[in-house]
Amino acid sequence: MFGSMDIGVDLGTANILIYIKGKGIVLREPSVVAIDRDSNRVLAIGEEARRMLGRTPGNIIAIRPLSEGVIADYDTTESMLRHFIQKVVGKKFFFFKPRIMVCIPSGVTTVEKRAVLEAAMQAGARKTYLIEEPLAAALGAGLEISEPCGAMVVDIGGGTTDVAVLSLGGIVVSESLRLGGDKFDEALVRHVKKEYNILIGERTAEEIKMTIGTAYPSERDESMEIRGRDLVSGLPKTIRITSVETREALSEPISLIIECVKSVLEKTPPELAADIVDRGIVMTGGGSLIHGLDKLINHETGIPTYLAEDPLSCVALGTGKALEALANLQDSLTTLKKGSISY
Ligand SMILES: Nc1ncnc2c1ncn2[C@@H]1O[C@H](COP(=O)(O)OP(=O)(O)OP(=O)(O)O)[C@@H](O)[C@H]1O
Repeated sequence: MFGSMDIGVDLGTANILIYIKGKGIVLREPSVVAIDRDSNRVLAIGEEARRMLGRTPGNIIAIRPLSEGVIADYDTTESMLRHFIQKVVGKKFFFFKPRIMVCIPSGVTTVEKRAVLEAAMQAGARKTYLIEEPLAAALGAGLEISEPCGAMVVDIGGGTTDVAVLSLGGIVVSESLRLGGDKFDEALVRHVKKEYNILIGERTAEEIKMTIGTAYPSERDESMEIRGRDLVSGLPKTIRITSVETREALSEPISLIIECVKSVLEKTPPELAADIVDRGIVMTGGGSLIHGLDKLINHETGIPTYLAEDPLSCVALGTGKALEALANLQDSLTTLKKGSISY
């Protein structure tokens, strides 16, 4: 139809990405909103609000409306979603209402799903669909999932981890943890506090993780200087932290992810398990970028493990691919209930 527009949204705990059919990923911003507590007014959304995290005066709060994969603050989630959709669609939006495919964190309840659907409709969607995170991640990673052949995806986001085996376009076995890259940061904050009596902020912890962090023994041997507040003197202090320390600090959340992968493999029907041994495990999501995790999963399971080409973009690209599949399957999809997608 003339002027019709298809939009895919990865509504993530850490980041929100928007994909427009024919243009690719057009928006990539942190899922953070800054609010004036006195007037309840939204002051900033996205990157600008992220810079305020941990640095706001008393009356301003910078929040992540989706935390640990659930919608912690519905109104703010809705404002954020509407703001970004309108930002990418611009004025055309008033004339051509888009179809929107939203990927939501897997821990979201039915009530929250409805809330997201309504938020997208409020934002001006003509029709809204929800897609499950492992399915979008697998599509975006380019995995062939429409064949009767098993594929395994491990998607580690900011707040959630999804491990799933897919075949014939659907999820055969899956498990989800309310744990992701953010828990790695928290583990690093705890480690520095316990070992050095120094308090560091979550942005410093994230920097440590990305710069020198590792999940695999003796794979990385680097160090970096970090600053925090000495809990004894109350004064700022600089210390040096090493990769070896990060591995120890991260061992708890990482081992929970490994257990989850093993548990899904145990529940996988044998024929599909054999396919996975041949095709390997594919990792998506920003959390999977932690150094050495692919090697560790390979070591623990004996199955070759790969990082997808652009792990941070897989889910958003997957929503786009799902929209393209919608176009091809228009007739059969008219029978689908609004707000659901199945293959
Ligand atoms: N190079 C890197 N090394 C380690 N971690 C990284 C790297 N880059 C990003 N991350 C982490 O990836 C996480 C964000 O990933 P992503 O954007 O895929 O999450 P999300 O989709 O918003 O979350 P969810 O899937 O839980 O809703 C953050 O915890 C971030 O710190």
